[in-house]
Amino acid sequence: MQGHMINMGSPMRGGGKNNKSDKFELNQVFSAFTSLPRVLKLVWATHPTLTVAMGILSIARGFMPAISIWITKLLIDGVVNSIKTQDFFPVFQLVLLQLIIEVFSRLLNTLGNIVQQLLQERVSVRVQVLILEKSNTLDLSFFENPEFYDKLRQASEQSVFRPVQMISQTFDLGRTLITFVSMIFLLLRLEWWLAAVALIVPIPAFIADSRYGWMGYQRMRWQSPERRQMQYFNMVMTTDTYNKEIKLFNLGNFFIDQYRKLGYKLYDENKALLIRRYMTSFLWLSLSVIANAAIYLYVAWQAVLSRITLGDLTLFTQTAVQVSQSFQSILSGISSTYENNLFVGTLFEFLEYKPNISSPEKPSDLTVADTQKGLDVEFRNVSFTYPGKREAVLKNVSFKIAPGEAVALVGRNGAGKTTLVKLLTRLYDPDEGEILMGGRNIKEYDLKELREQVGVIFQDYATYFMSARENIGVGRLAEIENLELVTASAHKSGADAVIDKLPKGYESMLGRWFTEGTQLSGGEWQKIALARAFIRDARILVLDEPTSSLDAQAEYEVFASFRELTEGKTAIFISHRFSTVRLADRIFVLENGEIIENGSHHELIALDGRYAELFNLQAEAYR
Ligand SMILES: Nc1ncnc2c1ncn2[C@@H]1O[C@H](COP(=O)(O)OP(=O)(O)OP(=O)(O)O)[C@@H](O)[C@H]1O
Repeated sequence: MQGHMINMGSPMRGGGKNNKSDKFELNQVFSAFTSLPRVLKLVWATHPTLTVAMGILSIARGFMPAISIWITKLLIDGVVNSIKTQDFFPVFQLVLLQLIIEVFSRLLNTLGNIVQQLLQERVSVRVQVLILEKSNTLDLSFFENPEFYDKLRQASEQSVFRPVQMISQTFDLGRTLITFVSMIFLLLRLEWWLAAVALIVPIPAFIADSRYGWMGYQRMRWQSPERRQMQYFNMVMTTDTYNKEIKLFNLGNFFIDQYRKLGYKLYDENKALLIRRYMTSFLWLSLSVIANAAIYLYVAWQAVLSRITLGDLTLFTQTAVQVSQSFQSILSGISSTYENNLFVGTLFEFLEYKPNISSPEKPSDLTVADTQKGLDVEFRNVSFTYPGKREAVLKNVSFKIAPGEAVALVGRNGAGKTTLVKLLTRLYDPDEGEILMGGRNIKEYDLKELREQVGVIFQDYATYFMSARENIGVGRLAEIENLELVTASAHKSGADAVIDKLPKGYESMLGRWFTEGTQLSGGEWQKIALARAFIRDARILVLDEPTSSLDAQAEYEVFASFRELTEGKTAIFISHRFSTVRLADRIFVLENGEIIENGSHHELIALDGRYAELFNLQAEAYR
C-alpha cells in the first residue's frame, strides 16, 4: 500500500532549489489528477483494447472482496445450522461456491497483471519514440545545454513507466472505491459509527505520505546533476573508446572513487528522508491496527450477547479490516498518483519544447535544375555568438562563393571555421546578417531540403556501428541498398580498399559493439565517412578537416582526383594541411572571427600576409 519507494537510482533534472512549488501544500495533492486526461489519451492511443480490458478487469475485481466475505458469512452460518440439522449438503454447496469465486477472483488478478504488463511495454516504447521524435525536431543548441539534458534524461528514464502506472493506479483507485463502498454497506448493517471510525483513521497517514512523496520528488530534481555525473563516470568506465586511456593512465580507481563519493553523498542525503517516510507511515498504520482491534472487541462482545450470528461476526470483522484497508489504498493511491503526476509532468514539459530553428510555413523552392551541379553561397555581414558566451565567434563576415567553386578555410584552432559551416547548414542561426543560397536567405527554405543540398562531414564525424554499406548509404538513404553507388563512392574516398579486406565485404558490421563487428582505425573510419559525403546528391560539399587522419599516400590519392570528386559541386573544405588547401580556387583566412585574407594560393603567397606566413611555417618543417 505504501509501496512507492524514494527512487534512489534514477537521474533527475536539476530544476534548482528555488522552484516556485518549493513548499508542500495539501491541496496540491488534489491537483494530482491534472495530467490524467493527457495520460489517458496517451495510453488509449497506444492500445485502446488493452486500456478497455484494464478498466473492465479493475471494476470486476472491485466487487470480489465483498462477494467473498458475504459467502464466508453464509458458510459460517450454514455450519452453525448444520450442527443443528445434521444436513451437510448446504455447507458443501457453499464451499463449492466459495471455491469457484476464489478461483475466479485469482483469474481476474492474473488477467489484470497480464494486461497491465502488456500495456506497460507498449506505452514505454511509444513514450520513448515520442521522446526520440521530439529530440529529432530540436536544434543542436538544445543538445549542448545541460538543463535540457537533465530533462531529456528524466523524461526518458522515469516517464517510460509512469504513465501506465498512473493509469493502472487510477483504475485501481476505481476498483478500491467499489470495494470500499460495498464494504461500507455491509458495515452499516451493524453500526454507522464503525464505518465512520474506519473512514477517519487512515487520513493522517495519507497526509504524511503525500508530503514525503513530494519531498522525494523535489530531492530528485536537486540531485539530478550529481546523478548525471555518476552516469557519466559509469559511461567512461565501461565504454571501449575510453578503456585504453583508463588502463594506461591508471585512471580506473580515480573514476570509481568519484562515482563512489557521489553515490555515498546521495545515499546520505536520502537515508534520513527514507527512514522518516517509512517510520511515519508505520506509526500511522499502527493506529489503524489499534482501531481495528477495538472494533473487533466490540463486535465480538455483540456476538457473545447473541445480538448477532457467528456469520455476522466474521462478516463484520472482515469488513472492518477491508474498509480501513481499502480506504487506505484509496488515499495512498491518490498520493502516488500525485507523485506520478509530477514525473509525467516533466514528460509533457519535454514534449512541449519548441525548436528555435525550423522550416518556414511557406518555404521557397530550392529544387535546382539537374544540369546545375553547384550552388552559390553568400554570407552578408554575418555575426554569431554561442549561447551563453560573451565573445562573438564570427564578426561581420561577408563573402561570396560561386557555384562550382572550391574554397578552403584556414585559420588557427578556434578561429570559427567549423562554426561557419554550422551556420551554413542552419545548425545555428546567425545573430546578425544573413546567409544566402541560390540567391535567397537560407531561412526561406525548408530545413530538410536545405540540408539535402549540403553534404557535410564534420571533424567529429559519426561512426555508425552498422554494416560498411549502411555507413556509406546513410549519406543518401534512398540509395542505401544501391551497392553499385555505394561502391563507387567508396572508391572515391579510398574506403573500397578498406572494405574489401573485411570478412563480409560491404555487409561487414563495423565497430566493436555488436557481434562480428570489426573496429577500424581512425583513418579507415574517416575514409568511410568521406564516402558518405561523396554519395550524397548535394550541390555543396563541405569537408571539415576531411583528411586529418589519412596517411600521406591516402591523402594524396584523394586529392589527386579532387576535381573528379567534387564534380562541379561547390566545395568548402577546412584543413590545416597546405598541400590540400592549395588545391582550392580560393582560400579564406579566418582570424578572430573575421576573414582577413581572401584569394588563390598564388595571390595569397604574393600578398605575403598571414597565409604566406603560415604556409612558410609548414613548408619549413618539411625542409
Ligand atoms: N557549442 C559551442 N558552444 C560554445 N562555444 C563553442 C561551441 N562550439 C565552438 N565554440 C567556441 O567557438 C570558437 C570557434 O570554434 P570552431 O569550432 O568554429 O573553431 P575552428 O576554427 O573550427 O577550430 P579547429 O581548427 O580547432 O577545428 C571556439 O573558441 C570554441 O571554443
